[in-house]
Amino acid sequence: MHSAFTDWWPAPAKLNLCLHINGRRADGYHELQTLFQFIDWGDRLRFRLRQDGEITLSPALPGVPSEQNLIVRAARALQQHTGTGLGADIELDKRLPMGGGIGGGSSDAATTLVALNSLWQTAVDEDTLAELGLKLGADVPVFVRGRAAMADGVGEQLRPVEVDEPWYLVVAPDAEVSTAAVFTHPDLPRDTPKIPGLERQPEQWKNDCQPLVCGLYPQVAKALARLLDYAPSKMTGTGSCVFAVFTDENSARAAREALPRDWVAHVAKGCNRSPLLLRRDSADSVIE
Ligand SMILES: C[C@](O)(CO)[C@H](O)COP(=O)(O)OP(=O)(O)OC[C@H]1O[C@@H](n2ccc(N)nc2=O)[C@H](O)[C@@H]1O
Ligand SMILES: Nc1ncnc2c1ncn2[C@@H]1O[C@H](COP(=O)(O)OP(=O)(O)OP(=O)(O)O)[C@@H](O)[C@H]1O
Repeated sequence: MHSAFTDWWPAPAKLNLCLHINGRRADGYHELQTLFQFIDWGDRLRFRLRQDGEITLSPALPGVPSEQNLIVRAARALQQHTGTGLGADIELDKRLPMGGGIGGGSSDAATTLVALNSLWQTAVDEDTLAELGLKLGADVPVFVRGRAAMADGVGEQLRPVEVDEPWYLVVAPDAEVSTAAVFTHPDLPRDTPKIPGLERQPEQWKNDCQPLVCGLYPQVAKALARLLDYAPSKMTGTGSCVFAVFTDENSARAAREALPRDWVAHVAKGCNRSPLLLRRDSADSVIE
């Protein structure tokens, strides 16, 4: 006899509202300043308790063996850390384009950590969940914590911030950009000075990877040029997704309508608190 699935847990995308590269360390990693904000567009996951310790995932993602899927790796990391004998069947409703710099895989991993910590009643605190997440990917901790944040250092120092929550039109060009290739490229500028209080100076926000990626991937340059016809626009992370910023939903939707029908484009609201955080806090308040 199986127990029932939980309700769906959200795994929202993120945008890097800016990505400043301040230098390169001896180990090759880059000093950066980047501002993360969530959007209310994402994947969804639900979970069913298993007593036998097995972890299953369905459906599988094309080209990603389950054992390499960040969802399964996150579940195993939590099992290992807590020593629990429990397992789970996990269902994934994948909506986010993969490899576009909006963090779908990292967000799925974070949602898995937070949801299973609740389902298994393992009571791991947020700092420890974020540490477990960091081993799975650089962007997992910000999703675990669920607050818009300015990242410093090589991205590991997070400071929660409150910034405007505008509407975005996010476009996913047909290009997969390798983060490692961008960061090792000789033409990447690496000399932007650190700006104290950068989160309060939106006029300074830029993405240092954008000119390089636009030069290497004409599809990204084309999508960005088109969005700039409608609103201030930028690339997120190391690409390939680009986003335009609107003060109201209607203008964002009108711009979407004006784009070619076959473009992958989505209107979403910026959120300083992620939908995962809201879901977690409502789960915590249920007395079982
Ligand atoms: C820069 C961001 O895109 C901002 O969202 C992310 O932090 C990158 O996240 P990610 O793809 O999960 O990054 P990782 O898997 O840790 O690193 C991928 C590659 O990016 C480069 N990398 C990443 C972060 C950093 N501060 N300096 C780097 O040079 C390294 O070459 C590394 O091999
Ligand atoms: N659950 C998952 N969802 C998406 N990709 C996954 C998942 N698990 C593993 N991966 C692998 O991770 C790669 C990057 O996926 P993801 O969608 O997170 O990229 P991204 O949006 O560019 O992330 P980032 O902004 O962190 O660079 C995929 O190409 C895939 O091989």
